[in-house]
Amino acid sequence: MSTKHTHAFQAEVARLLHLVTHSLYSNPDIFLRELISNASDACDKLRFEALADPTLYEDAPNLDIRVTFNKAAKTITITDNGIGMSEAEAIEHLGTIAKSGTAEFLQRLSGDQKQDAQLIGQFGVGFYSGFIVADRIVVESRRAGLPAEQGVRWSSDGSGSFETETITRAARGTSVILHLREDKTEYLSRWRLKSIIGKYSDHISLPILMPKEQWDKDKGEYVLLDEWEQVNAASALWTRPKRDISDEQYIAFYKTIAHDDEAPLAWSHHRVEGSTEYTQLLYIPAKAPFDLWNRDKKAGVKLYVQRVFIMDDAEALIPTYLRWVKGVVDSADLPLNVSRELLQESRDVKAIREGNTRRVLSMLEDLAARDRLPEGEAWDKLSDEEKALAQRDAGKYTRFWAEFGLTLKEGLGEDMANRERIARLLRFASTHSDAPTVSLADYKARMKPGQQAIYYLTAESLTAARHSPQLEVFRQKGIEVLLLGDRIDEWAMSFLHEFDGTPLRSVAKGAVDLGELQDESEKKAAEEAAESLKPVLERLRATLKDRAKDVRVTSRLVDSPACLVVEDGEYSLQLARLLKAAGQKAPEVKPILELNPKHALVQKLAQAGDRFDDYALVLFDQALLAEGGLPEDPAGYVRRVNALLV
Ligand SMILES: Nc1ncnc2c1ncn2[C@@H]1O[C@H](COP(=O)(O)OP(=O)(O)OP(=O)(O)O)[C@@H](O)[C@H]1O
Repeated sequence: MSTKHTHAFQAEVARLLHLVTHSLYSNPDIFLRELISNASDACDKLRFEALADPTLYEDAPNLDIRVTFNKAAKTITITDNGIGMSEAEAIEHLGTIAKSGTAEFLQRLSGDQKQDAQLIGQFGVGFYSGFIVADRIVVESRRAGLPAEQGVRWSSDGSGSFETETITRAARGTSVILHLREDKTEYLSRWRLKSIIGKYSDHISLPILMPKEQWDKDKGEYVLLDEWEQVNAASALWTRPKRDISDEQYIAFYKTIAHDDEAPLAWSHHRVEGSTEYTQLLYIPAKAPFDLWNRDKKAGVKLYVQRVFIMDDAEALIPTYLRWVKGVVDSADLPLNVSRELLQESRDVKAIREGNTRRVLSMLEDLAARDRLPEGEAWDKLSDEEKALAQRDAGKYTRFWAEFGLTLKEGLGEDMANRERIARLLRFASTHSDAPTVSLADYKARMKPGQQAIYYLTAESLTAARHSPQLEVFRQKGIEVLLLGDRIDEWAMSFLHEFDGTPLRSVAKGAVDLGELQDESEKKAAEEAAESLKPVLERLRATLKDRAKDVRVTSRLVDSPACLVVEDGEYSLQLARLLKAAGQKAPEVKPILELNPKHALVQKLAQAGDRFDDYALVLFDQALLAEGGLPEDPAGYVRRVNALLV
């Protein structure tokens, strides 16, 4: 007799199970999708390992998944003849969660059932979803290649612990036996299970079998026969011709591979021909995953070679900035029996990665083009079919941008080859638009006559950007300025020097040169002001020599007395602060103090007498505050302001 061992679940698993069993799930049907998907993965793994060692097939080379149930015992069993698990593997895989970001995910749960149900739907609890319908799960398994005596039985009621014991199991692979909760016995129905499989797992490339059923006159009920019937289409969805696949099927496939309850925004299914040939089915999700910011996670694009799953290595198949893309690529040309490491390096895989990138960008371009519904004549000219398409896709790009826009900005720095295309896809808030809907092309189209640059401003937040004194003269002249308030913006924009032949210029860097937008009299007035303020500037430079690199007059200010800028090509003060806060070595940036010669406070400086230094320091600290920084000596600042107020 073998002995039973009791093991505690990893704390995260215990917490997840608590959530699962307390019916956070809005859609209990998905347990079957998850367990069938695991069974299918297990068969994929066997196929892959068998490439190197065909004896692993033992005497059962035909892989399938069987789903059956027992009304009397109130059980549902999902069996596969895939790779199976050893006892040690069962303990590890069914007792812990390997997913990165689990802890972070758990932290984000709010305790509000509705919200959490949505989140957890995104997280995809895989195997543990069995506990949505079962109050006890027994798993019996034997790893391919191990002797029959080294099987394992794993069981748990989903509370804090699980048990394992060694068993003898002739068949390779895994059976998951669900002991249904009293209120979930509705699933003990062939019709019910079959329809769930049809809905969620039809595209699984392996046959899914269920026992046939027959009416038993004596018993007065249907009984299961010993004969098996295939209940899914069992051809990998992506290998079927497009015209044979309905939208519902595409969406169901997405939901399975993405563990997402929401339909995707768009997908693209193509046979790519050329030097390497492959089939590509890629999806753009509607919602960002909870771990979008984990740049190291596995990507959602899987590589198959002739329908054998090979890898889902993140960066090999899709660049990091597009890490939210889901889908499959199936190549006909790649060698099956080389290592994953070699494959990642192969020219063909690189070509696939580039092809994926181009495809995703063109999907986004399509969505962007259809984001706004055509109006008036343009609308009337459309055929009914085009109208339907326009209505279907209107607003999708705006949704996309809200969810994933920031990651596209990463692409500016990451993907030189596609920088121009990425730039076209960017959307901004601006002084002309509160919503982030302005594209660089929109901006260019409404530039003022004589305007030679696209102006933008990065700041700590959108609000800070919107209220920045640096915008004053632009506002006054009605020149649009793009407003950027995300952490990544300054870094990202440093890669974008021009768009469509027009240079981009930060309004917080360098001297303002409004070029032809400023008339001669303004320029002359500025020069005269600079001349008359010369002695004041000299004194200011001396007083502020430790803080400001230079002091000069500017024409960028209208209402404010002063502002801080840095030189072209330098880190902004904001970026320097960010780096410092992140514990990174931040270069010492000394800003330039710019003065508004027309401002009363600046004019007063000349007669400040003994209080000149106080005025100077207050002016500097205020400019720093307005730009989002903090005075070096806050108490000193307050003292000086108070002294000036009385
Ligand atoms: N039928 C099975 N055969 C072999 N191994 C299995 C089977 N089901 C689960 N496992 C093992 O248990 C692990 C955990 O499964 P689980 O469904 O919780 O997560 P996952 O499959 O890794 O992630 P996800 O389901 O979110 O894709 C799997 O990675 C696999 O190693």
